[in-house]
Amino acid sequence: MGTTLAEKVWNDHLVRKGENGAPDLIFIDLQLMHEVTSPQAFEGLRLAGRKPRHVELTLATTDHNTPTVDIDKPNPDPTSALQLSTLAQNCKEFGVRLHALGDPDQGIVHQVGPQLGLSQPGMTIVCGDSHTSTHGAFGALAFGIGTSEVEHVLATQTLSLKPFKTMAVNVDGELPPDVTAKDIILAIIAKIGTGGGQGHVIEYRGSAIRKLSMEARMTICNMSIEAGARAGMIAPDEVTFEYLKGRPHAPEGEMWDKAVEYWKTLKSDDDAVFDKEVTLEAEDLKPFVTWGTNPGQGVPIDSVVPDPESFTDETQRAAAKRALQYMDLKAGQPIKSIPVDTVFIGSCTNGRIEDLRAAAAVMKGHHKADSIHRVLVVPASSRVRIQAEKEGLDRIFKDFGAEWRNAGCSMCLGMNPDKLVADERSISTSNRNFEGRQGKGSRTHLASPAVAAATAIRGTISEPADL
Ligand SMILES: CC(C)[C@H](C(=O)O)[C@@H](O)C(=O)O
Ligand code: SF4
Repeated sequence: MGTTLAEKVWNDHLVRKGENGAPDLIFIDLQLMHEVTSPQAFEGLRLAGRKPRHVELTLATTDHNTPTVDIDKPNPDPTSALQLSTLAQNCKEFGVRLHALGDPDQGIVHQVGPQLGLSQPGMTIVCGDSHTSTHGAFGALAFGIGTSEVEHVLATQTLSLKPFKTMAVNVDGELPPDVTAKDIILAIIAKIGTGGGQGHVIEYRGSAIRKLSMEARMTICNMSIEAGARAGMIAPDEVTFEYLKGRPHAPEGEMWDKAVEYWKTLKSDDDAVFDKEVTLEAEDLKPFVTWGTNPGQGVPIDSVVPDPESFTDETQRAAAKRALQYMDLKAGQPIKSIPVDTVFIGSCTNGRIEDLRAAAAVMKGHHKADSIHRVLVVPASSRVRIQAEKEGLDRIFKDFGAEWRNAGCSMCLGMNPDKLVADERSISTSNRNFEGRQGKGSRTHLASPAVAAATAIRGTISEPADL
């Protein structure tokens, strides 16, 4: 029996195989850090009098608590200011490379790794952040870890873990126009549920996946965690190599050729068996929007808010009832009749240059609807911001009536000043629509950048075809 991609990467990193059901010890090639989940890890190291084992395999950036306006002024929020200064002090003390606010390489950690060429095929990558699965788009085994594990990796560059189960999600065929990576992943989660991938590494396969750009692949792998999976992966191919070539940390010359030779071996064998397998036909997909309070509560944009009674599963029925109440929606209401207040385009799911281009292409020549309170466009990193400005996208956003911000997690979660007020409704290109995620009492509809932009024009949930 052959091995899957995830198993190959795991086996290549085995320091010690666990015997009699004991966990394996695996080597970690790259640890990424941000201000939220690192303080106790550094503190633990300090208390134990230890130093990072491989500081050169560690990189920190600031993203969650960073403001996206007035970044040259003192941070008005004392909690955020403390988080950011603590990271800076810790990085200085332990010699960790940090890209802090104001640095052109600052940005959301899951954008910074790939754009620097640090996230590479076949690597093991960790971060104290659930969306570390993003880096799996490169064929890396990348997953979120807890703070005590962050400390363990800092101290030893290894992790003690039981192997993950494997799951294949096949998406075959041609995507209809205006259907994007975000719609694919929302459709997958709606199909398998928020627990569908639990304990598994999902490998996304099939002709529709192979046709996606690296940025789109990152969007898909990013949300693996919303299906409960430990990680998401896509086998590296020419698209991956093309993205990496010439990036600051990509191998060069002979090393590049050697690396590509190895990377080409990173795919599941034809006779590999996955613990679970699911298939979707790309032709059947539509732009997807969530109506509820978890990322699995999504439907095609041209359908209606489902009736909780239509769920046969008791837990799902109860969850849907509660979600409709929280979201202030009625069963049977057309999705396209829902008016929104705020539009958020950004996050580690959809804040990359291709996402901003997609939003700008829809917005160009239009203005936001009067009923829309605000449209926030937040690049995932400072480099993305610089690139967007080079292409004149910032002008399009400003002419549209949107706010063009600095890089960070922003309105993806309420850890910085970019928040919704209670009962405010957003359409958001981020990845979580939990109760209160974008601020206390906030209501979130997840969608693609194109759908978010079309909604900003019409004021009600819309797709580009409606314009
Ligand atoms: C703050 C951090 C630990 C958290 C995560 O793990 O994902 C955040 O990034 C999120 O998206 O909710
Ligand atoms: S953008 Fe959102 S999902 Fe991504 S790391 Fe930041 S808070 Fe988490």
